[in-house]
Amino acid sequence: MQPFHAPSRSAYTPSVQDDSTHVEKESQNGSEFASRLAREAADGVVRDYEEKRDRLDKAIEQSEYLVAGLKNFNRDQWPVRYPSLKPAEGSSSSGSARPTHRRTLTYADEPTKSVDVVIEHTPVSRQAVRRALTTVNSSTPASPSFPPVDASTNHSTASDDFSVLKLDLNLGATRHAKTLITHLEKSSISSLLDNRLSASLDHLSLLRKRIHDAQSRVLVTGDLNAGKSTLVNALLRRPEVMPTDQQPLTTRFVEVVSARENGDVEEIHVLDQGDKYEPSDKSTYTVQPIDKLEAIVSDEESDASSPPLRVFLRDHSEGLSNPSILHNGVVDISLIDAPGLNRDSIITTANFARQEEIDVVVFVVSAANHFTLSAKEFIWQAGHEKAHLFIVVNRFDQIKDKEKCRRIVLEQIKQLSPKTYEDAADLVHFVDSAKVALGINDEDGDEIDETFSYLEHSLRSFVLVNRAKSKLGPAQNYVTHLLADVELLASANVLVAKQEREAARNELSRVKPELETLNKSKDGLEENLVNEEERVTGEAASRSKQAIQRGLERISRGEMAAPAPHLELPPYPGLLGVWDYATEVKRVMLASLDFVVSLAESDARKLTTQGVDTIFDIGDKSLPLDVERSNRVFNPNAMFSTRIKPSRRNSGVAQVGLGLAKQPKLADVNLSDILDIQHHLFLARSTLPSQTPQSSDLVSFSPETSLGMASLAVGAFSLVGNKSGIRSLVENVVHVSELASNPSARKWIAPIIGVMAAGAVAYVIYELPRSIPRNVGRHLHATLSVTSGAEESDASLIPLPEAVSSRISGEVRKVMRIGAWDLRERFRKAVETRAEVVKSSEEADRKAGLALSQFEDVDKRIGAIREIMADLKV
Ligand SMILES: Nc1nc2c(ncn2[C@@H]2O[C@H](COP(=O)(O)OP(=O)(O)OP(=O)(O)O)[C@@H](O)[C@H]2O)c(=O)[nH]1
Repeated sequence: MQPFHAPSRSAYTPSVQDDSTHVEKESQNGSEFASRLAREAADGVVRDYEEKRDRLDKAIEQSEYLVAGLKNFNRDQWPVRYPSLKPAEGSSSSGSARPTHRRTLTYADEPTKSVDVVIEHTPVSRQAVRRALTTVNSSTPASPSFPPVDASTNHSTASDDFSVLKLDLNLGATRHAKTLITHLEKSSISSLLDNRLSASLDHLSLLRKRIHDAQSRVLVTGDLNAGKSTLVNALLRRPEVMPTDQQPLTTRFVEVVSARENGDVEEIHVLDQGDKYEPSDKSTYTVQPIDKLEAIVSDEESDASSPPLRVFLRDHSEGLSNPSILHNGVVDISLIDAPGLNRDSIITTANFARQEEIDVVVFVVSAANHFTLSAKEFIWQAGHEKAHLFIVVNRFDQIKDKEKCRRIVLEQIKQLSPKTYEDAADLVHFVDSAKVALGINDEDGDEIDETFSYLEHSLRSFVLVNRAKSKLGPAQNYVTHLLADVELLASANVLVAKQEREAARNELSRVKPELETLNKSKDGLEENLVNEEERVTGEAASRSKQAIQRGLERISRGEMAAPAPHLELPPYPGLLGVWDYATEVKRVMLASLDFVVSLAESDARKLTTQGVDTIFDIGDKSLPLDVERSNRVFNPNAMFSTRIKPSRRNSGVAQVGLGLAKQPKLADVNLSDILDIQHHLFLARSTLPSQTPQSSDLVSFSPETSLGMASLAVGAFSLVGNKSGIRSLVENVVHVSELASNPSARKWIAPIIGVMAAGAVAYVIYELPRSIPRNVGRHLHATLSVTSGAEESDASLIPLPEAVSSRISGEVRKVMRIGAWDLRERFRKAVETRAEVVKSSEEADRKAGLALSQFEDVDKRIGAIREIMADLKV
């Protein structure tokens, strides 16, 4: 078809021949056969329409399920990523005229990360093109060898973009919105998408309503002052209805409807709220007389966002050979006069908002101005839904070079709306509406200008006969674009899901074995740590106990517990200083014992150091390489350094065996430290043969008897020589006492005994420097073998070796436990982190799998919907 040819009555489509006008004409000729044929043909058109409508209805219903499913999935399971495709570098450079299939894919929430993909455009029906993305792998040849895009399938990069699900569908702010979006988070993008999907669902439900709606709504829109109101008047055959002026006038939408819908009463309904209008409910609108229309539409207070007006008009064209388009007798048509587009951006937006309820867009353009920027924007956007527009180039009478004007305007239409251009002969009209509108009431008013008459005929055909195209077409177009968008979303998200699944699985194959190994080695580690703690603590306990015991034994022999630097037994000061001597001996002995304790502590430090090193070794072997090792440095000198004051809780255990020399109770000297009579008697008696069972009772023995005195001396003697010597001496004494009963011996025994006693005393005095340390040591040994020597506390009842060993081993255990605790914590954290990684990776794997099957399902559903719409030649 030529883009433009001289007007002819063949009208918009061949099926127009079957329309009511034709039927009417044939009936008038009285040809019943022709009439029947025409009726059958009309029925065919209706059947065809209904069949297509039902298929489309099903496709819309399925699309609603598809979008709702995607919306829920996006909200509950997987934040759907929003892709953006750009020509890959080098694939569509300025040098190369045609772009290749290679693109750079980025996601709105992560604009800096990109991946090279190949986009496949496969035509699946007359309108629909399947878009599928695959990632470029290393084996993919370089871009220049990619097949160039077939221009006939319109594979420009524009087709890579979203149309109905575009998140930045904000006219005039496109670029700004894009930069804004790049700064949004994944969740924000997903919620923007959620809004878009909700809007799409609303739109789909409106589309469904519309395809079942018997009324066809025609929106007359275009630039300011282009002559929209004049055209509406001309079409209505009512020059006075819509106010016209040289200056911008119409401020709000005016829908002109047949008065038959209002009980044949002409009036205006001023709607309170556009979406709440209910003709039977008078509270939703205010009634105004028709002659108030000019005042209302030109009211400066109102604007395009004000609720629309509904104007009910009676048919004034009865009897005219060209009846008004409103009264065609088949389908109810309403005309909507819109405010000029380029008044402000609100109007453009408002015009778009009305898109979903209108069936046909009549775009009025002033022949003098051609298409302005706002007109281009509108047509471009409207094209997403309405591939065909009805374009009226008005004020053509004022153009001198009409051919040039036609050429320029058609060229612009070719760019803006290719489908309209294809049918330009029927869809693009160059007219003078004013002449028609003004000439209505003239004498020959029913004789409409032929060009305008052709416009009307085409418009009527476009609306009525091509109802499928005007009513179903936008719905089909919308669904087609929606499917393409959902497909692009799904395709891009499949790539994301695959990537995420791969990443999750890689992570799992790395971390899961690590976790298993850690879990397996957990018991072994625990055992090693406990064993090491027990070993070191036990060894420290037994070694310290032995050391103290050895020290005490030495002390009991009158020696120092251990040779200690700067410590030695004092020199004997003489008989008069025995008391001080005993005190000093005791102090030195206790200090040497303190020294032994400190040696035991040092030994425990060494043992602990080895133990801590072993724990570090165990840690090194059992912790994974990436786990940070303990940065604790063990300082053995810090052990035993805090001398905690005894509290009720530790009952002095912490201080056991410390500072023995400073314990007044221990340091005090008493007489028995100097002369241990009881000890010597005990020794003496233990050497005598037992007289009676009680003879060993030290308490009942009285030292005041003479025998007792003798025994004292013998006891003193017994301090020297060996046991057999003592025994013979004692036997001698017994022998002497036996002599006493002999009268001949009695006269010389007394002096002998006197000499012996004096000798014994002299001997005892002589032996004091050696016997005092022994006495002191023996007493200390005896005391510290049953008590720890600590201040009054529970611990004081424990023998010193046990008490010291328990204190030292307690401290060692504490240190070992800290080291083991640190390792256990690191181990636990290592297990925990890995378990978390495993859990989150498994979850990511599950979600990615879910996403993959969801998007696979989306793909299948898209295929099924396309199948329903296949060959739906609307
Ligand atoms: N010569 C000539 N004048 C026209 C034609 N169409 C409209 N006019 C005049 O242009 C002026 C504006 O026409 P309107 O119909 O008010 O234009 P509009 O597009 O409805 O204006 P707004 O609603 O304000 O945007 C009026 O004075 C009309 O008489 C035409 O085809 N030829």
